[in-house]
Amino acid sequence: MIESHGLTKRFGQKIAVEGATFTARPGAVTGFLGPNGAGKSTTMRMVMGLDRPTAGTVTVNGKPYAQHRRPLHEVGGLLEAKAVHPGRTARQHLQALAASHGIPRRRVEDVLEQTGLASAAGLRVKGFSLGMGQRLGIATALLGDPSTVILDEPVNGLDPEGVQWVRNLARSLAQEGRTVFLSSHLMSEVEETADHVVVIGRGRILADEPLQGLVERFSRKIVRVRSPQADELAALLQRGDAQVTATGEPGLLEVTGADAAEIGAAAAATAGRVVLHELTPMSSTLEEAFMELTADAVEYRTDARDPGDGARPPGGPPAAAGPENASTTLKGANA
Ligand SMILES: Nc1ncnc2c1ncn2[C@@H]1O[C@H](COP(=O)(O)OP(=O)(O)OP(=O)(O)O)[C@@H](O)[C@H]1O
Repeated sequence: MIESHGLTKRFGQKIAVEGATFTARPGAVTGFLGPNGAGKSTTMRMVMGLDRPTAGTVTVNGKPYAQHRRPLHEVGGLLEAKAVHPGRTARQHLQALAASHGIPRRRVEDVLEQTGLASAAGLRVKGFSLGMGQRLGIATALLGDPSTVILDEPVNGLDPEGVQWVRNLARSLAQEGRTVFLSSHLMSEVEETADHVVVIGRGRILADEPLQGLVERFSRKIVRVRSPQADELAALLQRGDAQVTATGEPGLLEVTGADAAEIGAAAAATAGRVVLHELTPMSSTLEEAFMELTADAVEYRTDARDPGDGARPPGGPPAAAGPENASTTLKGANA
């Protein structure tokens, strides 16, 4: 379990993490999402006792990292590429670490097996591919059989098979009851793995909620409807499950909770009283919604943002989730 309260880190004038409060629970994969430079690595380094918070606290399994007597048993982390002696073999590297931390030697064989490195265990690390290096980093993180596992961008540089392997590993570690805290700058990477998502932008927590909640909120379908009888249509639709938002443009509505066919049928059922001039299904993917959620928090933007109108027709230009989306999710970001 990781519990962070008001966690803050300044590097001189630079605020890397500001007032971050979140929890990563046992038995679940918590995805830690944010654009580059958002503060993910700094947060993870503070969890692992590698950076000292400027303010606030973060505990692992109830205590700050430094207060654990056997920290490798409590928390294992894959952070930036570890300093590994290039002339050592993977097995030697793990054995040295095990010996210095009082970890039984058989754990070395266990984690080599678990990470698919058994057949490469006798090879020198300097000949390792990026993917094998990542696997060794993960083997190192798991060596102490920790109840909390922290993986910083674990799929970076992995091929599709490696990506799938990390996903399965993260899920199985969580199923064993461990806390898995996994960072990424891509929603698509955590979408299939995480149960819970913490979103960070410019050092501030923007969302902290179950993945399912985020999916339901952001994957919603919007239908744009234009009618000279917009008020009557809105009243009609709101009698059902639909939510109707006035766009500010006379006669133009945005509807969620009813698809185009249902809206068309509702209009037809008025026997000509409500006439439709436009009925356009719009879509916004979770990835797009995440981009929008963090857009103002991106440190170095490369493109000018399309002002957007809340969604886009399928296959249309880049989208923006509606501002109403952002306002329900942003927790004081950019305030
Ligand atoms: N040691 C440091 N000294 C000064 N600034 C730092 C230091 N470490 C991080 N930063 C700054 O703090 C901010 C957060 O960096 P951090 O590496 O935590 O972000 P991140 O979300 O992990 O991004 P990335 O995915 O690019 O690694 C960035 O602006 C970074 O430049």
